Amino acid sequence: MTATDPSAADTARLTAPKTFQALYAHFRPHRRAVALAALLTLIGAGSGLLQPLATKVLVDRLGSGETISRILLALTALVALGAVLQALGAYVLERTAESVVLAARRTLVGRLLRLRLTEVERHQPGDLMSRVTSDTTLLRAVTTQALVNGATGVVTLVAAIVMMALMDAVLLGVTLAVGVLIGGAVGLVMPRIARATERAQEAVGEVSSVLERIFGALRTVKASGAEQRENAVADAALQRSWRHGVTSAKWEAVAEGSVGLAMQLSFLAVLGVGGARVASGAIPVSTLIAFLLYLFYVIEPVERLVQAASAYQEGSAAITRIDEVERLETEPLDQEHPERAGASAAADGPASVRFEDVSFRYRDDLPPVHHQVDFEVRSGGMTAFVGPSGAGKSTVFALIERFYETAGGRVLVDGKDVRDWSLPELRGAIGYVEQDTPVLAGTLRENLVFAAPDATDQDIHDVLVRAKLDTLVDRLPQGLETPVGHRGTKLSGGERQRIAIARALLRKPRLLLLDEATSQLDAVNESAVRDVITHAARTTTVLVVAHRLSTVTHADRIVVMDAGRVRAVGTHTELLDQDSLYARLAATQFLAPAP
Ligand SMILES: Nc1ncnc2c1ncn2[C@@H]1O[C@H](COP(=O)(O)OP(=O)(O)OP(=O)(O)O)[C@@H](O)[C@H]1O
Repeated sequence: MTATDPSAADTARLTAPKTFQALYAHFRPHRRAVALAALLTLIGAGSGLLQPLATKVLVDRLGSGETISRILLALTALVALGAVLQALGAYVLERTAESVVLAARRTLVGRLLRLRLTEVERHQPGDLMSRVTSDTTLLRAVTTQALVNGATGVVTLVAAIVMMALMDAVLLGVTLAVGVLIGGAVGLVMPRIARATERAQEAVGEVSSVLERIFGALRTVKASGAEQRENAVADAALQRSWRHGVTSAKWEAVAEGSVGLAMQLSFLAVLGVGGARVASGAIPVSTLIAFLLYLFYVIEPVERLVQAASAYQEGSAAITRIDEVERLETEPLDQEHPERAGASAAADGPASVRFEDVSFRYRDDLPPVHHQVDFEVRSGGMTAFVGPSGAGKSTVFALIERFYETAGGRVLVDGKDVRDWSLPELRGAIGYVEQDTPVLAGTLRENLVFAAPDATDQDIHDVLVRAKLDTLVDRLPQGLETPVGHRGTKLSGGERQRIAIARALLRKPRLLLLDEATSQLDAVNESAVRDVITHAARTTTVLVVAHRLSTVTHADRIVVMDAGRVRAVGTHTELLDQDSLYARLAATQFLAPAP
């Protein structure tokens, strides 16, 4: 598997309008909830404004000796109402923020599960995971709090500017000039926040990749004494994340500090120009005082606007990384090809397979793995694929499952191009045992029924007996309900292999693909599994990739592959006579005299 640095890999930064559109797409479904939250917050704050008024009435009544219990009650109710509304607003906003993150994560998880293998192999799975878990959290602020801050900030600011304009247009001009000057500087700083945040998130992705690599091969890491070195790699990424986080904090501080500076400068400028205008009699001193009060009133909304802009920058960094995942190529859904859905549901019995001049390469920058591969497997019986390592045998299976697209030629199952099958139908007809026979974390039962969730206890029992796993189940403390550990680490290699075979058989496949299915079994178990396969071959088409010819000498036909080409097809006896490579392989495995 190759993996490249995802940050460098494929996508350029989004343009500003695209960033906005992408962020808006996440916000759009929640716009009503955000509006409600903003309204509740505003009413809550507005009720606060009534309190001084109510207090004034209270004091007046006190003075005139009237009873105050009712007004006191009303004042308490007002205070309580204001607090409740503001709390409600905050709750709705936070809840919406969680919903935005939930929706983004759901979409991403759905996409990750449907990614084409080529895309997964071009990225680090750990980094892809961190986009789901970490980057999405940055959407919280920008789609909710920042929007409310931004909207309320703009409204208050506009109102204050209107009031200032009514006071004195010249002083407003002075204020705006200072504001535009400092605002321009803040505008220059903003993209730096986005860049620093993006780099910090990339570094977090690297940490996930390192952890994923370590836990994917923990025994090898420990046996190689590589803990310290891996720790150092993770540590370097962690520090990078810290550094970029600090850089982002620095620019945010500069932006927020600039607001204070702008206010002070505006204050001085207004004081200077205003003082001169008062002296010349252009405006009365009361106008200057009122103007200065508005200037202070404006500080808070401007601060909120700057915070909103910073959150927007952080969100745009996250959206760039999220959008990268959203643009990776996924496998087609049946809804996209309604004509395919159910097209092959009626088919039954063993499937046939045909490769017609198939050419294939894993990536454009890699050499071809298949050159005009051509063979036919009629339905039923057992067909073995043999040949030197790297000949392209496992790739045959990958193309039958349509994990990858061919560059030329056609792969036909039941006479139909795999591209014309619906993917669930195609894969539903196939039982597949991978080369390294993965067992997933969970119980033994969960592993067995993974490919056939509807299997009955009787089905499970039958398949366990056939795969010689019944004694293992009896031995395990909780039987079928025993957890097998991460990647099945609590099982032996042979047990894992037989579980994988049992899982594939439980699917009652029309086509069974076994990649090196017997490589980890001892002689007794190997012959038992051979019996299972022979038994299966009576009702199913069985394709086996084998290194040890002993396991496939009895196959109905053997396809000999070399360097991405089919060299010969025949039975063991025919090939011993007709194919020098096969004869050599048989000789090295003591199955025939040296040619
Ligand atoms: N996912 C992949 N990405 C890129 N190259 C790959 C990938 N999988 C296999 N290859 C390359 O394709 C070639 C054929 O691989 P394949 O696994 O089909 O060989 P094989 O005949 O099954 O070998 P073996 O007997 O060792 O399992 C090899 O050179 C291998 O390096």
